[in-house]
Amino acid sequence: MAVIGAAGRMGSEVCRAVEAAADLDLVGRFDVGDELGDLAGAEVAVDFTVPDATLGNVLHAVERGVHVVVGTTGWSDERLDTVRRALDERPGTGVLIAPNFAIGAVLTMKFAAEAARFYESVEVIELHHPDKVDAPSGTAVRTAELIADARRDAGVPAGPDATATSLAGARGADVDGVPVHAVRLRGLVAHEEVLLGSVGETLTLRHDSYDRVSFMPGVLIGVRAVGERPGLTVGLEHVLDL
Ligand SMILES: NC(=O)C1=CN([C@@H]2O[C@H](COP(=O)(O)OP(=O)(O)OC[C@H]3O[C@@H](n4cnc5c(N)ncnc54)[C@H](O)[C@@H]3O)[C@@H](O)[C@H]2O)C=CC1
Ligand SMILES: O=C(O)C1=N[C@H](C(=O)O)C[C@H](O)C1
Repeated sequence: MAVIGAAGRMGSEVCRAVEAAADLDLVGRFDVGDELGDLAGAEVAVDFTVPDATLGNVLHAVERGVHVVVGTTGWSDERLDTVRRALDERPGTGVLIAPNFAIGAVLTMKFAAEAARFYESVEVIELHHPDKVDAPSGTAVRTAELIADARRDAGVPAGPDATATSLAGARGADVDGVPVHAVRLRGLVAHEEVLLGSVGETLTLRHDSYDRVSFMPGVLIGVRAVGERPGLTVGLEHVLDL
């Protein structure tokens, strides 16, 4: 196993988790400025870096037949297609990209998509530490996309909203028709709320990661599974058979 972004908040936690796992060997730690080379001979690389670097790192690994587990956010359809094309040239290689490896966050996305068609209104609030460089979070974007897909499939119209005047940003970002609000606050780690409402009732789904160890069981599940899943998998839910 090799970790790219090994000096970062997530990368260092992944190094600790791999070192504590009896069935995994940490053979390489890479961070900004390091030559990836043959990734120290690793069979699997884990990438927790930055949106601008992750595609290049994934392509570097795939071209060498190294499986990759990616937690870095900022993936567009176009970038995912670039990975698919690279994998076509390396049919035995697997890449798993997941916006969130915390089991509860994966379940929250699933539950939100289940509930979305039953409510008139739905909005997403994500809350993170203030050192996070992207907003809204990859998890919130994915949650909103899954909600929007479910509502489209069920023919649910856009949520009611009489706002006629507002300050820029007051109603959040529009992700596929779902308002997404981002909070940055010292003391937080990674949190998400999905608010669903109809006349006379609301349903709130909330997930809290209080510590980055919360992502490690999911990362290790991904590391152990990725070699058996050639091609591109987007979302840990597929590995968990959800
Ligand atoms: N999927 C998930 O479960 C989670 C995803 N994330 C995402 O993971 C990413 C990293 O988050 P953090 O660890 O908090 O950030 P961080 O800023 O603490 O760590 C990023 C690390 O990547 C390094 N880096 C930057 N460019 C690089 C390059 N070209 N090659 C190698 N290393 C490079 C930096 O020097 C730094 O050490 C973010 O996109 C974040 O949103 C964070 C937590 C959970
Ligand atoms: O940067 C973070 O911290 C996190 N990033 C991911 C995201 O953008 O969804 C996952 C989690 O929310 C923590």
